[in-house]
Amino acid sequence: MIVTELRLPGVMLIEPDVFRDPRGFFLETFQAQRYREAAGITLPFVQDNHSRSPRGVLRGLHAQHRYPQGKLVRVARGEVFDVSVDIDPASPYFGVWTGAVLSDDNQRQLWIPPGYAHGFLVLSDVADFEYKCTDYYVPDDEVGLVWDDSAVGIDWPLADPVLSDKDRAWPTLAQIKADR
Ligand SMILES: Cc1cn([C@H]2C[C@H](O)[C@@H](COP(=O)(O)OP(=O)(O)O[C@H]3O[C@@H](C)C(=O)[C@@H](O)[C@H]3O)O2)c(=O)[nH]c1=O
Repeated sequence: MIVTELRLPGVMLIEPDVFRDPRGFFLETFQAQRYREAAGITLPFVQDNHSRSPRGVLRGLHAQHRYPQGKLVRVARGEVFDVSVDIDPASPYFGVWTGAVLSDDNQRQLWIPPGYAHGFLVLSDVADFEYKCTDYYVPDDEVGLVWDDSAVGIDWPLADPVLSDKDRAWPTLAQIKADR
């Protein structure tokens, strides 16, 4: 397993060992001891999620404020561009983003520590997106950042993604800073 820290502290790109043979492939998508030692994931997971989306859907950018969730994310089918952003006005990394392409071909995962905003854009016909979370979903606690804030400048590979009404309405970085 290869683990690389991306430019946001604690955001880890994880490339698990994939065992391929004439039947297909096998990999361990989580193993507590190894992921603790290699990727620094010490918090227990309490919720697993699975979403399916067609090409061009962008989900995000989401976080929870009082109950931040660490997320171990992967793509079971298809391909996505996955992004994390620091939305803490008190952080020296406020407004910094990082991203990676995750797919069922490369079998990469991302560990996104609690606190960062997270989202992804579907690059394949369909994407099955699976992730483990270190805290429960608390809808009233949800906060977000609008996907196309020019002050953040995320290099999304698509200009006109399909968004939910909720995701169209998230604040910009400047609004987040003013509201805190
Ligand atoms: C996230 C979530 C949603 N839901 C419900 C609420 C709603 O009716 C429906 C769809 O919710 P959303 O539109 O928020 O789903 P979605 O946009 O897929 O939300 C997810 O986006 C990615 C980027 C993340 O990082 C996740 O943490 C989560 O916020 O599913 C749950 O029951 N539990 C959950 O944990």
